[in-house]
Amino acid sequence: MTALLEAHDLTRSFEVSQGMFKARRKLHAVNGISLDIRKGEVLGIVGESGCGKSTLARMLLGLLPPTEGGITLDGTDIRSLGRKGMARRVQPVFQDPYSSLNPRRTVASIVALPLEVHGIGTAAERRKQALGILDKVGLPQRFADRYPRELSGGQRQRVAIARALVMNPEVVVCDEPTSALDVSVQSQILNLLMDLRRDLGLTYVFISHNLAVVEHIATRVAVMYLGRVVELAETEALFRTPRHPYTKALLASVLTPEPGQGIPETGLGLAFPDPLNPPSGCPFHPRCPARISQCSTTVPRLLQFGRDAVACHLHDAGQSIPSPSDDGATMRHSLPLPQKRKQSE
Ligand SMILES: Nc1ncnc2c1ncn2[C@@H]1O[C@H](COP(=O)(O)OP(=O)(O)OP(=O)(O)O)[C@@H](O)[C@H]1O
Repeated sequence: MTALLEAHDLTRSFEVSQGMFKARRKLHAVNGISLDIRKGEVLGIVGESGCGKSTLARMLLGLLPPTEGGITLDGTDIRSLGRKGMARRVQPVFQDPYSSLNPRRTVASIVALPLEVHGIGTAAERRKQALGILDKVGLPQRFADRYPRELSGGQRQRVAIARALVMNPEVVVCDEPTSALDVSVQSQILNLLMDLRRDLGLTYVFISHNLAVVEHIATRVAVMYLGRVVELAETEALFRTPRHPYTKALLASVLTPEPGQGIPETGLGLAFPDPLNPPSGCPFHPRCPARISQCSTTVPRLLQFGRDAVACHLHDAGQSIPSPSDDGATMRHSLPLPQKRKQSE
């Protein structure tokens, strides 16, 4: 099967100023990522805050040009599709439904707006289409003429999902789509996303801090560390037999008690490296419990195992990677997962 969305050696750097009298420095937010996402897949992207997940998402959406490398959609370079062409086929759902919905527009007109922008149909046809998709996301007709302020957080996220789907996109890039919602509502939105994927044949890129959510929804997972993918595997295999020491640390991590956040406390300390002064060699080596001498000098290659991949010298050298210690309780599944299927919130 060929890839629907493919990133080739994708890099994005930013010029960052460190103070009035200091020279601007280059920060590599995403550093040489190659990925392929097949039709119908849900590619989960996980990693600590600042590892480059959102920057990657914005590039996959065509909203941020890469500094190096490129992206193809069905084999076509997305630069040749332009913003509008991309928007028809790849749509975002962001974290915060509060700030992303225009407070002065009604629900139906928010959802119909992409059609209006693309000059599709008459006003009546656009409204009809908007009502149809609103119904699909669990917002019946009585919601159509309400304003965002009259809706709950979950209902607003349903509107944002309807707006993303009204153009019949092939790929939806979800960047922390449930993180701003109450825990009970998160499950409903995840169930909705999974139902829509099945019914509409969608492909998702699903970014989340929350490992339990990613384990539940993703078919494959990419683990990012300081702008790079350090491991890529089928979800079940990744959670059962993680290969990279960083993945192991993430999976053994304890989620923060903050409801809905699910941000992992990795047990590796807070020393996520400064992206302006990345460590030499493997970027993870200063925190790695299994490091060997070459880790501090050489960046590990991303070794492919079929469609899986891992970037670690221990694998390079054919050695097995020791498991992280089991000190402390593991609470990976401490958040309620989508099981109950309620429509209301
Ligand atoms: N416009 C920008 N200018 C300068 N630096 C940026 C910019 N956007 C992102 N960065 C930096 O790039 C790195 C990756 O940021 P990004 O937001 O992609 O990470 P993330 O994994 O999505 O984090 P979070 O989970 O906190 O949203 C960070 O060090 C961030 O400060």
